[in-house]
Amino acid sequence: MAKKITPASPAPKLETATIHDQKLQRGAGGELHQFAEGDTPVLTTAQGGPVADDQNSLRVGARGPLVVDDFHFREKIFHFDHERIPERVVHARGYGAHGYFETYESLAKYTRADLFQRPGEKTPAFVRFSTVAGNKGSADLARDVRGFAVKIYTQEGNWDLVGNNIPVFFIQDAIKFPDLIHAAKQEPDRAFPQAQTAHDSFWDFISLTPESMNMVMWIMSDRTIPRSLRFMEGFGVHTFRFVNARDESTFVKFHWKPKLGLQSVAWNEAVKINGADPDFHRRDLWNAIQSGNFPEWELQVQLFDQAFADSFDFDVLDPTKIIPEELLKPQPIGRLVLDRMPDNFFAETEQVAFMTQNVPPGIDFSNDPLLQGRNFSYLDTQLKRLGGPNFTHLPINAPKCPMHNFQQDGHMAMRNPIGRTNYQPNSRNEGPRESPMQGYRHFASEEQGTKARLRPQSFADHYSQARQFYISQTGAEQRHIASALTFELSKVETLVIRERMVSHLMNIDETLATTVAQKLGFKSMPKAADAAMPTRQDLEPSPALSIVERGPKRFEGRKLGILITDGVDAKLLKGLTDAITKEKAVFELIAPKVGGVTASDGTLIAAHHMIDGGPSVLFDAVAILTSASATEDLVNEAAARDFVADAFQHCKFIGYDHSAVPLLEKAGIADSLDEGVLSLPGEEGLSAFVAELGKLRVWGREPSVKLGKASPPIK
Ligand code: HEM
Repeated sequence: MAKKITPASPAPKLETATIHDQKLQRGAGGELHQFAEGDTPVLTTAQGGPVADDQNSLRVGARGPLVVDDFHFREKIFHFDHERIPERVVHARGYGAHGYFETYESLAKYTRADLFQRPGEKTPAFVRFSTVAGNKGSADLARDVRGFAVKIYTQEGNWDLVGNNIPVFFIQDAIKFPDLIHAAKQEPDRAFPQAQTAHDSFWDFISLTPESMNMVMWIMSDRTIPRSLRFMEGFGVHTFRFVNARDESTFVKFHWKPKLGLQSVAWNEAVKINGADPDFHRRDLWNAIQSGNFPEWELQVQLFDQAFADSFDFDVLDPTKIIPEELLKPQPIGRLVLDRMPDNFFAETEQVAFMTQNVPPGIDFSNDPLLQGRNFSYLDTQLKRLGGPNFTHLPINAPKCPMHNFQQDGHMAMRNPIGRTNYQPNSRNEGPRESPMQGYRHFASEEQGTKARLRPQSFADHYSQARQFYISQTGAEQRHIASALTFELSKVETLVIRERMVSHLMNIDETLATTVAQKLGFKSMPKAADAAMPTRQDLEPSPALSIVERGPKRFEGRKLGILITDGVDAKLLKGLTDAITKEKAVFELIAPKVGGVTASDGTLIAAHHMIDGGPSVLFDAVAILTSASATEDLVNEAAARDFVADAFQHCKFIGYDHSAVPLLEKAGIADSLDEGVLSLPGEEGLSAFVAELGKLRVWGREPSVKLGKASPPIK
C-alpha cells in the first residue's frame, strides 16, 4: 500500500494588529507575534536553532494534544524549571554593587598585601549587603543584623572581608552557629515568624547563652534598623593579622565608616516601611548609584601588638568584644566607593561566593575560634549552593589576576587545562610552579596545649561590654533599646524566657531592666542572672558607639518628601527643591494624583507618588506645600493626615506653608508644634531651613508622642 504523505504544517495565517503604538501580527487564536526585522536578532534555542513561533506549542490540530517532538517547548520549560538555586542558609536576602578600593598610603611596614603597597592604587571590589534571618523575599527593614561582605579582587588573589554592620557576634565558638541560626529563623513546625527574632525560640536560646549579651544590646539598638545601606558601618568583627615581608605580624581589626554618617529609622517607621516599600534599602542603593551619588566608606584599622592585647582583661580572640575606639583610635587606610550596579542580579549578587578563608598574602587569621570555624564553613556552603566545585569560574567569583593551577573537570568546568601535563612536579617544564617568596606564607605562630574541647576563662565576662554599650547611648537611643526589648519579649509566649532575659538585663543596667520589666507588666523583679564574672562598673562610656553621636550634621544624601496640591506656590516649591539639590540631597513629590498638579503659575508638575503610595515613612523629612482650597479636600484624606501624623510621630522635621495649617490641625499636631515643625520661610530663607534638616530627627519630641506615663516602680 502506498505510504500516505502528510504535508508540512501550513504557515499560520496572520493578520496585522495595532496595539496602541505597537505593530504586531495576530494569529487565529488572537495571540500576538513580534517578528525579527532589521537589526533585531532572531530568537534561538539554547542550541542556537532559530525559532519560528514562540507563542504556540506544537500540537495535533488546533484543539488537539501536544506532541513530544516539540524540542523548543521542552527545552524552554526545562530551563525554567531549573532557574532557582538554593538560597543562602543565612543572609539570603541581599543586594550588591560593584566599585573599587583605593589605598591612601603604603602599609608595607605592617603588611605585604599587594593592595596596600601603592598610594592611590584602585582595586576592583564587589559588596553584598544582606539581612541574616529572613528568606530571600523578606522585607528590607526587618530588625536584623546587616551583612557587609566585601570582595576585593587584588593582584594576589581575592580578599573577602565577610563582615556585619555590628562589630561583635552572638557566640564565641562556631560550633554553636547552627543552633543560633535554627533558633533565630522561623520555627520549624509553623514556619513563622519570618525575618524576625521576636519569638520564643530565639529568646530561649539567647537567654541560655549569656555570651550573647553584648550582641543583644547592639541588635536591640537602632543599628538593626538602618535608614540606608549607605548610612551603616561595617566591621570585620574578628581580630586578624597583618603580616609584612619580614614575616612580622601585627593584629588588626577592620572597620568601614560611611562618608555620609550613620542613621537609622524609628521602629514604628520600620514596620510601616516594610509594608509601603519592602525593597526600601535596595531601591535606595539603586537610586543613589544610578544617579551618580556613589556611596563611600573609609576603611579604618585598629592595629596592635600582643603586649597591647594582653593589657585587657577580655580576650582579643573573643568575637563578642570590641576594643573601644577611645582606647585605640582606628587609622584610615583607604576608601571603598560603589559606583556600578550589577548588570544581572542573579549572575552577580546571587552567585557571588564570599569565603572568610579568601585572604591574600599579608593578611592572616588569629585564633578566634569563631573565625576559624567560619573558615571551614563557607567553602562547604558554596559547593551546596552553587552546585559544584567550579563556582570560582563564574565571572563574579573569578580572580582578576593571573591564575594557574592543575584543578580540572567537574560540573560546568569552563577553565580547562591545555596540553598534556596536569600535575607537578613534572619533567616537561610545563605548567605553573610554586614560589616560596611570592606565595602565601602563614604566620609561624607558636602553638601548644592540650587537645580538648575548651574555652578560656578570658572569654567569661559576658556583661561588662554590654553595659558599656548601653551607657554610651544617648537618652533617645537608650529608650529605643528598652522599647525594642519590650517589643521582642512581648511576643515571647513562655513567661520564664521573659524573666530570664530581664534577669540578664539586671547584670547590664538596673534601670534598663526595670524599664523593660515595667513595660512588660512584671509584678516583681527577678533576681539578677548568675554571672560567670561580675559586671565591671568602671568602663567609661564610648561615644563612638552611639549612632546619634556619629550622625551627619548635613542633609546630604537624604530625601525630602514634598506633599503638593493644585495651586502650590510655584516659586516656593522651586526655591525648596533648588535648596535641597544644592545640599546634594534629593526630593520626591507626593500629590493627590500621580499625574501631578497645576501650580500657582499654571505649570503642570508631575508627581512621583500619589498620597497612598508615598507615605512619609519613605522620607527623612517632609514639607507640605498646598493651596488653601486644595487643603479643604486634603483634610478629608486619611492618607494625607497619616502623612503628617506619622512624620510627627517619627520625630521628623516638617516644613509647611500657611495654607497647610488646617491639615496639621486635622492630623492632631497643631497644638504640639515644636522646633521641628517649621513654617517655611520665604524663598530666601530656604537654605537655612534645609541646613536645619541636617539634624535629621527631633528626638526630644519622642517622649510626648510615644512613651506615655511612667508606670509605678516595681518592688
Ligand atoms: C562574626 C561572625 C559572622 C559574620 C560577620 C558573618 C557574616 C556573613 C555574611 C556577611 C554573609 C553573607 C555573605 C554574602 O553576602 O553572600 C554570611 C553568610 C554565611 N555565613 Fe556567616 N557570619 C558570621 C558567622 C558565621 C559562622 C560562625 C558560620 C558557620 C560556622 C557562618 C556561616 C555562614 C554561611 C554558611 C553563610 C552562607 C554563605 C553563602 O551561602 O554564600 N557565618 N556570613
